[in-house]
Amino acid sequence: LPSLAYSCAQMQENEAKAAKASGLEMWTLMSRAGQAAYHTLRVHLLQGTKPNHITVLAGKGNNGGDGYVVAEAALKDDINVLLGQVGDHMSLKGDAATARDRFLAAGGVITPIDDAFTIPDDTDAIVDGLFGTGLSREIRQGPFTRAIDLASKSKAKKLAIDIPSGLHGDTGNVLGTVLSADATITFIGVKKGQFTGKAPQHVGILYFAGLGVEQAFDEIVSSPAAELVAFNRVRHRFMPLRPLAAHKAAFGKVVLLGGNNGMSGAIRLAGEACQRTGSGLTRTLTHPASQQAVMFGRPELMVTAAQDVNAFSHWIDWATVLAVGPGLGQDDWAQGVLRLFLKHASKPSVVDADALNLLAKSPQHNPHWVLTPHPGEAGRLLGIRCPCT
Ligand SMILES: NC(=O)C1=CN([C@@H]2O[C@H](COP(=O)(O)OP(=O)(O)OC[C@H]3O[C@@H](n4cnc5c(N)ncnc54)[C@H](O)[C@@H]3O)[C@@H](O)[C@H]2O)[C@@H](O)CC1
Ligand SMILES: [K+]
Repeated sequence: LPSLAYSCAQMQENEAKAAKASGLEMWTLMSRAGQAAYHTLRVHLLQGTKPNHITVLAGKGNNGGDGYVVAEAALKDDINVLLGQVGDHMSLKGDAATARDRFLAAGGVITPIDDAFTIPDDTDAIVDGLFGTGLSREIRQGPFTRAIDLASKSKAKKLAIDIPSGLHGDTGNVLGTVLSADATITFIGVKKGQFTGKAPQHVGILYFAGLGVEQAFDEIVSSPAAELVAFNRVRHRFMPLRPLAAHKAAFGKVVLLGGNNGMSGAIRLAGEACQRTGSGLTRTLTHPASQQAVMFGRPELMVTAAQDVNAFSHWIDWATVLAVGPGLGQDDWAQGVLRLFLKHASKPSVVDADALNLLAKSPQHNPHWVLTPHPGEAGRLLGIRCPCT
């Protein structure tokens, strides 16, 4: 996959410019997109086995047009095709209408997606050409949801053209309903929403086809929406090679605050993670009830346990970096820990879990902090209710 990701608006605004700069007609792009989708279907999704029957679901835009190109290619390979069309196929325009006409000329038949529409049990694969980058609002109950419901119930393998229909290409949010794909083939540039939000659940294996204009596209769009970073490319920033004669004191001192009575797990795991990722020295500051659980079987972790949180002051001063919150709770002890932490708030710190919940009650901003909220904590901090809680 390429390393730059784009928004849907960037795709829509610049595809034609990239085609022009590459000396290609827009129809050529659609034709290549459909051929790439057909290739992905045959080679990757069906692993080279020839299907007897495929179902193509077509919407009203160019995503549907790509679907018609797939359908035409399949017909020419003597594969039976059920082409389900949402709405009147006569309303298709431009290249999508050309793709439809070519499919009809090759002997294809268009079946409207109405209340009587079904997907046969023995279809080998479903190709989703309902919505691509043009999805702009919630999908309402009707033929689109019927098509998506039927596809979801089918055991056939599913290939999404460009984006699984219902997934928003910018956010990865589901707009009403979504067709979960086994694989997605995306064109020209990858879209940010193929990696964020609910995308991992619905995109399946993501394939990319640049259609011969990807380079021009990257040059035209100077500020992509996101950069995809593979861990191997950046691991040296986190775990640089260490001098053979180095000493533990050269690699920083982490102090973790949390682990209230009955909540020793998170602080211990956080401590272990610090050790694994290279901290020279790691000390946890916990409630006395958690001391044994944190230390047991993890002798490299240092622990200071105290009911009176003032005992922690010295170690907070000692730290290079702090993390507060794992297993902290919200009782008097937890509030005392947070107050103490706030007195040292200029140290680089990770603020997590219950520290965020306490902070949400009297919010403050600090440029030295990295906040790591889950969606519920983020909702509390932002003063909005997260539907996930
Ligand atoms: N423009 C290009 O250069 C290329 C475009 N291609 C394909 O074209 C797609 C984009 O095509 P379009 O811009 O036509 O967009 P789509 O085919 O994604 O659909 C747009 C249509 O759906 C409607 N719509 C949006 N949300 C809706 C909702 N919730 N309920 C009902 N209708 C809704 C819009 O009003 C519009 O009529 C890409 O994802 C890609 O698959 C490819 O052919 C490659 C080349
Ligand atoms: K799609």
